[in-house]
Amino acid sequence: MTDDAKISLTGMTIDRLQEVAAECGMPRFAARQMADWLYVKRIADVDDMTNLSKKARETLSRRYCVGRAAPKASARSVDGTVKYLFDGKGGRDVEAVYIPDRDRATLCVSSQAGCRMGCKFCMTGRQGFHGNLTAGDIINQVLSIPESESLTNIVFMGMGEPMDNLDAVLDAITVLTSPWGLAWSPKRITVSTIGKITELKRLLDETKVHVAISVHAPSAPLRESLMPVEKAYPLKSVLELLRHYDFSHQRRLSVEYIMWGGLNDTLRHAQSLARLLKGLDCRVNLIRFHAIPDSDLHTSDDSTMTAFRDRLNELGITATIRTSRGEDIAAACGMLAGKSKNDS
Ligand SMILES: C[S@@+](CC[C@H](N)C(=O)[O-])C[C@H]1O[C@@H](n2cnc3c(N)ncnc32)[C@H](O)[C@@H]1O
Ligand code: SF4
Repeated sequence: MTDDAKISLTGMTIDRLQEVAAECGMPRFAARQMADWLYVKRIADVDDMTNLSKKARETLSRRYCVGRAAPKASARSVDGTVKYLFDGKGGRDVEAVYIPDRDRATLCVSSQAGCRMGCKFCMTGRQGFHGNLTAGDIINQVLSIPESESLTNIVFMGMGEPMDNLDAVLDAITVLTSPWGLAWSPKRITVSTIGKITELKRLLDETKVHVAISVHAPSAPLRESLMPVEKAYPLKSVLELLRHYDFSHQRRLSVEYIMWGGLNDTLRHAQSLARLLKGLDCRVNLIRFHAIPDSDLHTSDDSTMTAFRDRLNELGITATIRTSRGEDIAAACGMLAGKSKNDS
């Protein structure tokens, strides 16, 4: 069996590794040993798991492989941001973006090849849905970039809607935060979502990661014209759910708000947004729109964004303008398109 036909061990939780150990006739503690080789020592081949017997390694490698894959291409921005291209699903590649910033080094990971949410302003949405990444595909993005060991934060803000592939995202978070895995604090991880409600509730109940909600418009009709998902998952219901959780201590809630000239950037919009968020412990990130081809939308100018931010702050809502990174290599939020294997 070639490695391509084998099942990848990377991305497996300890429960799954225990099943594999049992299937291969290994003792239960071998699961911990495998996790250590995969996530701490970060080996590339089953044969490198030298504290497993030779026979166990042979049995294991009949059906399983480590499943790590280096990025197939990269592009570096003038601002130090690096975009990495990985094999995705359905013949589409996916991208992960490394963003160094003073004492932080953030990796923005993808959870799907493409996206089926169809937001009008997003390059990933425009390409449609091509497949879900596995937990292994997500963890591979973290482990296989050259800067892996220096990462301080992970944001699920790359391609795809994490709540539309929740099982894989939850497994990836388990691997990232468990003592047998990468042992990261959940405070170093942020998941961004448009807010599919049932899945969002599960994320909130089953993890302690930070959450970012893509709001982008203070009224339902305007949001629906930009994000078709508003019809199925109205922002009002999403915010209602969020009000049941505590974001005043360890866990943070951010509101993402892209600013478009003449569309959602007046002081009246700022007031409506403040009203909508009243009583919710959150901070608002104001994001410049990163232009995509053949779109009439354009970003707000700097003075409008500053005035909008100041009004929100006056109204008691903490707001900041997010610095755009990697725009020159199409690596900024919403610009990720991957590439079809047929593209040149
Ligand atoms: C690409 S999405 C991935 C995570 C999730 N699907 C979501 O929408 O929250 C990450 C963030 O980028 C934003 N975004 C999408 N297209 C953008 C664009 N053209 N310019 C700026 N931000 C954009 C999204 O609204 C979201 O807040
Ligand atoms: S903004 Fe997020 S949910 Fe909307 S199409 Fe892009 S990736 Fe999907």
